[in-house]
Amino acid sequence: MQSASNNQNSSDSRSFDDGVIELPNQQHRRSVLQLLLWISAAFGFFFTLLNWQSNAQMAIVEIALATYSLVLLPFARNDKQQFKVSLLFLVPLYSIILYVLTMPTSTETGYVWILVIPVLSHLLLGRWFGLGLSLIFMPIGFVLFAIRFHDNNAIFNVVATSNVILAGVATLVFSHVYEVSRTRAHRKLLHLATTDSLTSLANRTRFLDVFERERNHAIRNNSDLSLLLLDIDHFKHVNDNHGHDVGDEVLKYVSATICHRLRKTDLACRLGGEEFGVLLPGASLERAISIAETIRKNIADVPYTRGDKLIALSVSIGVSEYGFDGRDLESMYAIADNHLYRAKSSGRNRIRSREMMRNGELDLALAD
Ligand SMILES: Nc1nc2c(ncn2[C@@H]2O[C@H](COP(=O)(O)OP(=O)(O)OP(=O)(O)O)[C@@H](O)[C@H]2O)c(=O)[nH]1
Repeated sequence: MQSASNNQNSSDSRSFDDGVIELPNQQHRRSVLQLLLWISAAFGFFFTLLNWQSNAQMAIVEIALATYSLVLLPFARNDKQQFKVSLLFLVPLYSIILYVLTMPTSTETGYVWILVIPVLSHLLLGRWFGLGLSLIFMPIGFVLFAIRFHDNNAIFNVVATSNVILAGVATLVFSHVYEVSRTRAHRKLLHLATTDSLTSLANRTRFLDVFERERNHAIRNNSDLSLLLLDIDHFKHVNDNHGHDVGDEVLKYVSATICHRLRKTDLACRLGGEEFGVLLPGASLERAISIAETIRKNIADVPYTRGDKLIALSVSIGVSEYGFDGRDLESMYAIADNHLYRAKSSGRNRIRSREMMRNGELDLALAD
């Protein structure tokens, strides 16, 4: 027999693959990348015109950068390629900035472009890769600046050099700190928006997102996908007899017990009140029924305990399978809900599915 208290917190530590959480972050960076490519193309063509007469070498570099930015633009629309395209954009851009600094016609104002390196790197590559790329290109920029102007006392003196280095370090530190706090705040916000605050399970919004992703995966790989719909039996009595606070604790306990048996790729969600959904990627109907039976048995076998108080619990479960029972969440939910209703009306503490109806309304609970 499992200990009830052992299970109480396990739902908190469970984490589903964060692909869904990461997506908005990638979308944000993709938008920044697209904007930068447009700006780079526009500025490139503008400076080409400006330098055409006076500095043909510079004009060629600028028109090449502008054209290259336009070539990258279609690839930047793909979220999955965002990191690769960012690197393909930033490395040549920084190399050009450094090359321009070494030109005999360059002035000390060209240095300000080195300050752009940490900002762009962090915006497009995130905190660690952004920091890494900045730490490669910024020191090279400082060295080239020193080589270029070392014999010019008006520019290369202690005050001016300290300003150059301090401004560079400050921009690097602020870009990094900003990106770290932005990423943390973004993750926290997404977590709050996609998690049920009482049970720490996924909420309905996240469930919909993950279902779409798993459905696409099932179609691509011709794999199974099943859905469990669980509802605590006579939960109103728990609230009425023991109070709403105990009711909340029972909800947490049931959540933890549901998660106890699941794999990392399965997703449990609180759909509302005392109703839960469990998405089982890769699970056939047979396997889903077996998982549902384990959950049902665990909850029925181990009453919720609080001090000397014992509260016997049970759940009814409806099961549906992708393909046979529908090809979208709405249909799968409707079928599972129908089975759940039948499980309730035929006595509760049992599982219902298409398979069981075919086998003459076999009832797993009765087989106990
Ligand atoms: N403690 C607590 N109770 C909740 C919460 N959300 C919904 N409930 C209660 O859950 C109960 C659901 O009651 P019913 O829909 O009648 O269902 P039931 O008593 O479980 O009966 P069956 O589902 O028919 O077995 C209601 O009393 C709600 O107030 C919550 O977040 N916390």
